[in-house]
Amino acid sequence: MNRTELRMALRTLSFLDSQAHREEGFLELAGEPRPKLLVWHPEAIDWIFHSDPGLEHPGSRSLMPLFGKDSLLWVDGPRHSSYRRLLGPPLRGRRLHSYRDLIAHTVHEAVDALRPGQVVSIPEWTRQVALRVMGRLVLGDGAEGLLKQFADWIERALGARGRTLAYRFLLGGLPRSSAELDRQLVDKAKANAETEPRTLAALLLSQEGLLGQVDDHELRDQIVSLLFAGHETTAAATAWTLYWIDRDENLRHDLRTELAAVSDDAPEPAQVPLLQAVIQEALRLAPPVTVAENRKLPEGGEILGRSLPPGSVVTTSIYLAHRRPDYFPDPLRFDPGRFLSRRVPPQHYLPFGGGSRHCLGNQLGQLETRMITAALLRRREWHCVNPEAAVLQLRGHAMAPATKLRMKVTACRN
Ligand code: HEM
Repeated sequence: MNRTELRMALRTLSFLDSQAHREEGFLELAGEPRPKLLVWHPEAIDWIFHSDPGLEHPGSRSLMPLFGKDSLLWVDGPRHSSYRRLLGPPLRGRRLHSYRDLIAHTVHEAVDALRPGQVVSIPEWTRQVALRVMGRLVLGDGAEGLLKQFADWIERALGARGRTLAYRFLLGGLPRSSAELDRQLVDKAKANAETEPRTLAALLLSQEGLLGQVDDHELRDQIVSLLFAGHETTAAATAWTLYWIDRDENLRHDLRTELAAVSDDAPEPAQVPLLQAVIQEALRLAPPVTVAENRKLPEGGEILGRSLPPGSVVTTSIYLAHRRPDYFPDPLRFDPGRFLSRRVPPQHYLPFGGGSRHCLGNQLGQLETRMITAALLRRREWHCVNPEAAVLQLRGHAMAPATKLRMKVTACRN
């Protein structure tokens, strides 16, 4: 690891901020013989997403011990396509609707449990709700104890930046889950394989002619990957959305007016354009995943006039792409108006990545954020007790508000 990579690993956000002014929109993290580039120029991003089917997707060295070598986050080739064909359809459009009652039930339970006077950590609360939703979708009912163990393990690995770095650089890597937790996750998935609506793990077990045999190790890797990718991200997006709504009394009022015209627990984006724009802007300013997966160029290529030899690796910085002042003037200002009456092209705005690895849960994640935010706005009054704690905190490649950011529930609404 060279000096630049080390700075990037140890002081990630301040290092990235120090690069934001570079108009060329890329940075060389490692040179010959295997160049490694961090890119955020829209042309480069466009090239990567269009070339994606021919690129390779090497796994993250730091996250591999957590999610396993067979995780769908980095498996490539026909196996990857099969995973996407199997898991993609239930996570979008009409089939996603079959999960709406389940999500609504979980969200209402969590919101109803918030009592006036109670103070909670916003990111911890949203993580608990999003994990409960993902737990039900992936494993089915009755997995609360397992989800608690899962959350404790992830917290140990990623909850404190200093500890995460110590694991990575001094202790040989992030801590693996215990064999006992792995076994229980797989057993729970099998025990709930026949329940309705069908769990995502049941789909993996059913094979549906796509995957062939999925052994217990591979099943464990997908369960853990889906639980993590599906809850940590959505929780961060929701926490920031709640924070920004708290900052602006007029916005809160306008959102309540918008919601009053809609009876649905799970509003579609077109029914609540302002809420959707607030979520999009929250995802722009604090993308829950700061970098897209690595892309390796098996045959080399040319990016931004630079010729790259075979084996070069490019990583897209979503964080820096979202802060380009030429496309997002005054980029650090929160302004949902940026998304109100225009579509922002994917090479400028990519909270869910793109190309052939585009996030499988992008519709689900946004639906959940809309549902949690709508339920809170309708049923509770709250305010943030320490807005100064709203700083970005890295949890692996994920990014959330600092855990100490708290809200106080002040009243119930009818
Ligand atoms: C606001 C919420 C979310 C954000 C911001 C987000 C962001 C991302 C990003 C940036 C990627 C990498 C894409 C790339 O490399 O081009 C990704 C991949 C992925 N996400 Fe999400 N995600 C969210 C929610 C979810 C949810 C709810 C699920 C649950 C199913 C999920 C499952 C996945 C999976 C399985 C992949 C890997 C796709 C592949 O490699 O083919 N995500 N996500």
